[in-house]
Amino acid sequence: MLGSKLVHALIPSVQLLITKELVDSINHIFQNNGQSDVYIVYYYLAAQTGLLLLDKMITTAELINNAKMQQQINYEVERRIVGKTSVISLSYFENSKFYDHLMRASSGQSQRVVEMLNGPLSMLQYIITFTTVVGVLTTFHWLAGVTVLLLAALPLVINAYIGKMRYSLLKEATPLSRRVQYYLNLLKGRDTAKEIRLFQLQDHLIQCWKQLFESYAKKMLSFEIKTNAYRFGIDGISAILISLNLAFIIWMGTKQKLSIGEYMAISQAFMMIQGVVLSIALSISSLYENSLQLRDLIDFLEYPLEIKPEDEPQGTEVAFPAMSDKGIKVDNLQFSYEENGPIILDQISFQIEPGQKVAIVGNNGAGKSTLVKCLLGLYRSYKGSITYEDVDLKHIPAQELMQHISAVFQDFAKYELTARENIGFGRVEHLEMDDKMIAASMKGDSHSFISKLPCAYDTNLGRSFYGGTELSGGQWQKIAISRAFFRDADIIILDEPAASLDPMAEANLYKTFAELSVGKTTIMISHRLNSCVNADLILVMKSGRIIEQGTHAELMRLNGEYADMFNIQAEGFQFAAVN
Ligand SMILES: Nc1ncnc2c1ncn2[C@@H]1O[C@H](COP(=O)(O)OP(=O)(O)OP(=O)(O)O)[C@@H](O)[C@H]1O
Repeated sequence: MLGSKLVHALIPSVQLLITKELVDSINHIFQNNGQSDVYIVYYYLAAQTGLLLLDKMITTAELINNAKMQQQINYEVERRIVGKTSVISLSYFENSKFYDHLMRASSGQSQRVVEMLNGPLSMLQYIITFTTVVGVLTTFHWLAGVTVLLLAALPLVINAYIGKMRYSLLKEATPLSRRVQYYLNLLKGRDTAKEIRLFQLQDHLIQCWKQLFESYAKKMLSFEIKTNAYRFGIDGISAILISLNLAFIIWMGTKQKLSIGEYMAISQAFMMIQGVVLSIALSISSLYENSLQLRDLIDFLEYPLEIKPEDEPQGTEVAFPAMSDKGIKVDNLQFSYEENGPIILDQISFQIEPGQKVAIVGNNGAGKSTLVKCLLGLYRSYKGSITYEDVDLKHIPAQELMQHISAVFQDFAKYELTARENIGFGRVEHLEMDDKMIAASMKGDSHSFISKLPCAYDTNLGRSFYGGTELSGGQWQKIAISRAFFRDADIIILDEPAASLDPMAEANLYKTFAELSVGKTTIMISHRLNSCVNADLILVMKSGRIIEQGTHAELMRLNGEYADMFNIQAEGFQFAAVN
């Protein structure tokens, strides 16, 4: 690499010397009416062609090498970014600045790394070319050398300044460009296509996108105008300097102080040097700009995995304990999604004994899902304590905890991959175990429809890719429940598992769930209170607090909020049955 750069660097100055000799020898032949040795002209011509070919060969090899390097770096950069985003605390995803940073860290970084790696070598190449060309020029006339130095200085300074400006602009414009992209995704997305048509949102969204796009484009355009005006200024000054110099050199020629070959070589050198200076200037500005932007990538990769509040106890990591005696204990839990943000959970205390079936009920926004996410250790910046068999959750590493807990979230993931992968992701190391897979799908009530799909468990689900089969909302939910069963964990959490299920499937789910979860601790969030009557413990939540807890019978006797909610739902059924 270094060798090829050095050879590449020397080619222009050798070309100049050859040009001079070639032109002078042609001139000599003309002046002697063809009486001189012609072969020398062919010799120089061949040398010049050879140099040109060598130049192209090196350029081609460098381009291929760069493409290869870029692929490898692209892979490495993306691997590191997704390696980070997939393990980093969920709390980061609540923060829009995190997304801005993620976008800056991801976009075009592999290209930058390649440029940063190539940059110093390319710079060395340009500097050698520049120095040798100036050296050759000075041997023709000192003034030519001085002009070239002047030609170089200005663009270098201006381009470094432009690099800095571009970085500041990109940083400032990232939130805006993300918003522009967001509207585009809404307008192009499959998930939003139905509603956009239903509510006739096209014009409104296009208008919003247009406004943001225009304001973004305006910012970018004003930057381009400014930078191109600077560049135009530099080019103008360079052109004037070159013309003055050429005029001077012509004048020297008339005084017989320069040969025609030297004149040609100097003219060629000016053109050449403009290119070299521009390359040096661009290298400096891109090295500077890239170093600033790569800082974003480095900072991103250095994010700590958890956002730890100062009062969080530091301690050694502990393995997940066997759930035999104390179970799960929550003591005076308080939680906000954002620092100094609204308190979402407050004064939450309860205990779940091993093997108990727990139901969490309450109105929308009461904090049920948030409580479950805290129990899962997905958010750890809470106050108070959560312990598993007296072991503080904050001391149990996330991966260790997840090995023992299975969950179906309200907004469960729909992987547009095969049915096997959708279920097998519950415990990916058992992905190929057909017996386990079928057993889990039977428990989740998905086996009957999966076995009728075109390629059964190997059918691609969803419509994003060719050959995929779309499922109904309830079928997707059954797949998610099967995934949870496939995990075969000690603790199972279901967040509104029956939301998309038909009444038969719902009744079936509760029955199967009760049978299959014997000996396991289960926590189920539900708005359908008839599904909670057999729970060992019902937690009733309101505005982030637990306002009642006990069994169905105890809560009915209490005649409080739970009893009211239950009676209203029961009345609804009776009313419907009578009418
Ligand atoms: N990621 C989040 N960032 C900030 N606030 C959130 C986030 N998720 C939920 N909240 C807020 O926390 C509160 C409780 O939400 P949560 O989803 O826990 O309620 P829920 O009882 O499960 O409601 P539902 O019955 O509607 O599912 C709500 O006010 C909601 O706005």
